[in-house]
Amino acid sequence: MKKVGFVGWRGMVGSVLMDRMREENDFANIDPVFFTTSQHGKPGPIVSSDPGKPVAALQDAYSIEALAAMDIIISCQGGDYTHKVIEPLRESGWNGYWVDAASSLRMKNDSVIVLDPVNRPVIDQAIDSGVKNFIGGNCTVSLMLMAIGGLFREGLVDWVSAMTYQAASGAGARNMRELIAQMGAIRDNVAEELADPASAILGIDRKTSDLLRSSDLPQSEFGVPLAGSLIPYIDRQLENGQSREEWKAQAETNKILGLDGQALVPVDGVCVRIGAMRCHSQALTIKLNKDVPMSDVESIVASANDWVSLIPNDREVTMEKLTPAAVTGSLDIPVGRIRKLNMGSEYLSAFTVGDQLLWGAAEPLRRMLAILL
Ligand SMILES: NC(=O)C1=CN([C@@H]2O[C@H](COP(=O)(O)OP(=O)(O)OC[C@H]3O[C@@H](n4cnc5c(N)ncnc54)[C@H](OP(=O)(O)O)[C@@H]3O)[C@@H](O)[C@H]2O)C=CC1
Ligand SMILES: N[C@@H](CC(=O)OP(=O)(O)O)C(=O)O
Repeated sequence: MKKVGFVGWRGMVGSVLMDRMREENDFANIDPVFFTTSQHGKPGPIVSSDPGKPVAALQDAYSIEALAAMDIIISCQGGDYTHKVIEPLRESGWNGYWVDAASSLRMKNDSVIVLDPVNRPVIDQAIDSGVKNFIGGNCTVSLMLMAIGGLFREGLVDWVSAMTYQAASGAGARNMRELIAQMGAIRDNVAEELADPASAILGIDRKTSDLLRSSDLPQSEFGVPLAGSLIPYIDRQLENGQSREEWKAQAETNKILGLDGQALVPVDGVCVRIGAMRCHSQALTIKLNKDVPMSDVESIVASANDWVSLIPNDREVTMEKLTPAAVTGSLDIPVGRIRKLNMGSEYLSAFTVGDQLLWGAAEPLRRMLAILL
């Protein structure tokens, strides 16, 4: 059995990966070794109900020697960790597979971004040609491609504009807690008025606005209110006016699709953080290169993979099925609000929602491991 090292397994993305691997009984096919940057020597996690599968104590995630004993390493520990260990590990002569959730190696020439329902041929070709670094994509990009990958596969896309509504989880576990703390503080601030149906709504609004603008609202993680507001900037500022999250859309989409070196498909938009917990949503404007009948568009989108589903452009069904509340915790990728826009018969709208910790982070890594075994 292959020795598979896990780093970052107890973090948020790592925990989702562990849950999925337990659910699919993936640990039965590997010899897992668990690493940590802070808890070495402590007992490893329970990986299955099978008592015959003991897990050794946690190993030091900075020990190049211990890492080099692995056939495959999966890291959900973050970019700083990757930067620290990957070079010394490769320089030590280690020739194993490195599978990573962090963005650090994504755009390197010797790495492939993995999203196998969309780019399995790119992955297979990379394995055949000796590539050893397989990196999960940015959550927004992966979710967009899971949703409309069929249109790309058919070569129908001239360009895409993605306007995003990204959940707090993308910023980390502490940010998710802060979002709930902000919601609670906002509610508590007007509890008395809410209990009195006769109280004036403008009074409630004023007290709420005052709190949002005051330092009493917990905001050490986001720096500003998210609950009752939104943040139209994600990740670092770049000199060209894009945020780094916006920059990733085109760079990663084209790399995932293996279009580097060919005419790039432009992908751009505005990335916005909203008060959802762990589902990213995106409003897409898609410019097709020809007028495709709606029935064909719908069947191309719906048949692209086993997880995408078409939501009819109907108010009731949309409200029920095309929301973060409906999708959270599942692998479903619903796509709805599909219609031709007033701009012309080649312009499509679509709205999609996906769990950014599952298809956006952990699931592509879990599936990459299965491909490598
Ligand atoms: N959040 C996201 O949406 C996405 C994140 N990623 C990538 O994954 C990386 C990890 O992200 P994320 O999972 O959010 O990071 P977390 O902050 O949840 O976990 C990272 C590490 O922190 C350490 N840690 C310290 N205290 C605790 C604690 N109380 N509970 C759990 N872990 C603790 C653990 O390492 P140790 O055991 O060594 O102490 C853990 O592996 C990111 O840096 C990013 O590169 C990729 C896609 C999406
Ligand atoms: N930037 C994403 C989360 C993330 O970790 O992205 P990346 O894996 O590209 O660094 C968000 O904030 O929603």
